[in-house]
Amino acid sequence: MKVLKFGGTSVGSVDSIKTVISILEKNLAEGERIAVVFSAMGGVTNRLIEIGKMAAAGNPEYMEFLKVVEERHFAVVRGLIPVKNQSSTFAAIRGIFNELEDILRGVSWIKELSERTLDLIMSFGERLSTLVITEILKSKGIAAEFCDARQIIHTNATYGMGDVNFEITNRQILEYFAKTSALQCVTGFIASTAEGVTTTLGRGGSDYTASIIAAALDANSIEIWTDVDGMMTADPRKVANAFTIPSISYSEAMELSHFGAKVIYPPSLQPAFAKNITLKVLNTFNVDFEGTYVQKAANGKDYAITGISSIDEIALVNIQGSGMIGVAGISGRLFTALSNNAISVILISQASSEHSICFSIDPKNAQRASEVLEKEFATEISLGYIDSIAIEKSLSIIAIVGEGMKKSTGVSGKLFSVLGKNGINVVATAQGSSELNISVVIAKSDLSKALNAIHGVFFQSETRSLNLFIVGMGLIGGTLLNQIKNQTKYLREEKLLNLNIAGLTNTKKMLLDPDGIQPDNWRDRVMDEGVKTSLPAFVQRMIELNLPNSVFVDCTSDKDIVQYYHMLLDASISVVTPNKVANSGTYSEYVSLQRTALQRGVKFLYETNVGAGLPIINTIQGLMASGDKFLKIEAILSGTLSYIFNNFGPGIRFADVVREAKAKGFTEPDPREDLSGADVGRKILILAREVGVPLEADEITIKAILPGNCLNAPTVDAFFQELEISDNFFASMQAEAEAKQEKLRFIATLENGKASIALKTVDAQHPFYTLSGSDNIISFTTERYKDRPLVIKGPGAGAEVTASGVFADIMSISSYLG
Ligand SMILES: NC(=O)C1=CN([C@@H]2O[C@H](COP(=O)(O)OP(=O)(O)OC[C@H]3O[C@@H](n4cnc5c(N)ncnc54)[C@H](O)[C@@H]3O)[C@@H](O)[C@H]2O)C=CC1
Ligand SMILES: N[C@@H](CC=O)C(=O)O
Ligand code: NA
Repeated sequence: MKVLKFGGTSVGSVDSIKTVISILEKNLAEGERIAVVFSAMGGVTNRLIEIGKMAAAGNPEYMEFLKVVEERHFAVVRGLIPVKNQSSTFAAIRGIFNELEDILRGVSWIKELSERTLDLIMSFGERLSTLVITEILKSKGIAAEFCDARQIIHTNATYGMGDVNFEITNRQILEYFAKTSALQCVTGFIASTAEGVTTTLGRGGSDYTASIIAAALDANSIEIWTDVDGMMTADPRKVANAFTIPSISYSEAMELSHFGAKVIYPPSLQPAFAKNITLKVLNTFNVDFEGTYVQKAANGKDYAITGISSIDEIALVNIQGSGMIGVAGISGRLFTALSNNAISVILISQASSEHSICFSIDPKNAQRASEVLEKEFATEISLGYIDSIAIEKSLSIIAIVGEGMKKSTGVSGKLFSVLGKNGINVVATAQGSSELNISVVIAKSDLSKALNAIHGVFFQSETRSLNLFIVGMGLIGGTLLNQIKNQTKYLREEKLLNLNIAGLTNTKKMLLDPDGIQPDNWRDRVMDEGVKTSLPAFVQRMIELNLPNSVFVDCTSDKDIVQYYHMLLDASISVVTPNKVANSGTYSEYVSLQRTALQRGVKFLYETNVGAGLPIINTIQGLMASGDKFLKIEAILSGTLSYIFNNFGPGIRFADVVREAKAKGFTEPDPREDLSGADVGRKILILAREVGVPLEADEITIKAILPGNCLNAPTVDAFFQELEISDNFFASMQAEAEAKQEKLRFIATLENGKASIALKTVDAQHPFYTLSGSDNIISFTTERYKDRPLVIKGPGAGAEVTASGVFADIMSISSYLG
């Protein structure tokens, strides 16, 4: 025996009922005996309640609403029953509506709508839908019979949520089904008292009907046909990556539903669970999808948890005081007082210090809870044993649920770590000793971010997202976007990572889109849909969006942007940048950025500040962490100058080589930054700080190579003109070096706590002699690399190598976030 139940949307339209009929036909063809339970057509129950209230309020318009309900049923008959058989069904429907109209007329006369009458009015929904579908089945030659559940399911007289008398009900069901072999079409949700007064079964009512019948008849299985693909790992409206849970245990389903998962309401399935009847949740609108199996023990699991659920809005009550320590009976009195006032408690947490107890409740009960407790503990409060009762609102609960937690360690570690890395504060937490559920209370404003971050970390075979907010779409930003575009497929398939470009801006336009700006048409989208750039607004909006795993990527050389780094890191947003301005500002600013990132558990990464993509900063940080001491750094840190001195020579104009360097993407947006030594100055300053020397910019000695006329030119174009004028100056420098068979090298040195930069000539014996292109070379002499220094060499400027260094920093954040 199998019991099928179809929910409101499944019987809500001609098309969906057609599918229902074909599902039933398929089951009948398979030969197993079935019974079927129907809900009212979608929306009808609520409409009937409304109509009842209108009638009670003396509003005659209820009749028009009633006509609409009637017409919906007529339309199904017209759509699905052959014309020659329609009239008897129309007459039966009309008969039922006559009865309902009489009742409503009574309600409008006496202007009163009792719970009892409301149950009677609501019962018409299931009676009508079931009648209509029974007639459709009969018209197709199927031996179907209408079964009014009021004949078989008996409850007490608690209207709105009758308490089932299982002894009588089970007996009646057995007797009823023994008498007939026809397909029974049973009205869901409704029942009656022993005296025949109509009652209803409360929340999940039609599931309950199916469960009661299946349990009484010892059915093998129940199929709950609804309008979603089964139970999901999280609410798909909040977590886009949520997916259907193939198999879930009764207890897990129960826990998830307690925390708001609404697909099924497990308490109503208790009778079936008690008899170990397997339940399947299936989708009428996606018939071939396998849905979710709910059974005593879930089948093998791929993940440590089964699902995530949440309650959007709760209030947290905290009662604390020194007088609670070691005093027995406080919690007994507390929870008795709440229970006597019908205030249901969702989560409880007490620290072992016994100094405080906190629990969460529905916010609509908050005021009452406070009054009840102040009364209960009036004496203790007046004596100062208990402080007054504190209530915090605008909070949410998230519960991670799964039997798998019992066997695997580190589940709570993972949960709290992902919340921490996303800067989400945990206000309270509780874990049942059944190890089935860990619940955390967080700010409501963090709910969506937390759900997505937790889902990403626990269901890792699903693609995770990193949300990138990129400022600067110039040479480096543009190249980075291009690299992201080319790697999208690889990262999705091989790394299960989605780099979602959630924000993009240049000096003109900005665009934020949490759903992502596709890297193949980013420039057009920003220019077409973007609004005028305002960096404060960009940062503000980004913080407001509060997306999980957010990363701010500064691809500008802007000096003012740095002021936002603190704000961002403080909001637990990691920062990646090739922009050297922040790290080469004041030493205290440098330290304070490092500290904020550390405190917030987020990353501030800037490998490309020195030597572009060459692994310089990471190497230093590794050596420092492992306790090495730096004795000396000697380096060529300018790709631009390297390129110039490697390509400048007799017959070549200096200005042309600089132009070439710019065109090849080696120079700073303003090449004077390179030629003046300022760029190298910043780099050696950053290296000094990284190796623990607290230098300020003005402590670095830079021997300028640019004549003043070039340096002071008002624009970059004017600067190039001045360079042409000064051509001889550079040519003679070069000639002098050539004459000695030496090469010009702009070398930065850090030794004994002092940094200097100067243009030197080096002979063929010097390790820096053989450089080509835009090569940088960095030689570290440390206690461990004393006799032969550690040398890193390679192209230290250029769009591709810089963008890929920025990309690598982004990837390292993705691994850190897990
Ligand atoms: N070229 C190279 O080899 C390397 C460059 N870098 C650094 O990369 C950074 C970027 O350099 P490029 O891409 O060459 O510069 P660029 O001038 O080509 O691009 C800068 C971009 O930032 C935008 N921008 C500037 N200020 C902005 C603001 N306040 N708000 C919004 N957008 C703003 C501009 O509109 C432009 O799209 C610089 O800090 C540079 O020092 C670092 C290592 C190597
Ligand atoms: N302009 C710089 C680029 C890297 O920071 C250089 O030339 O090295
Ligand atoms: Na680097």
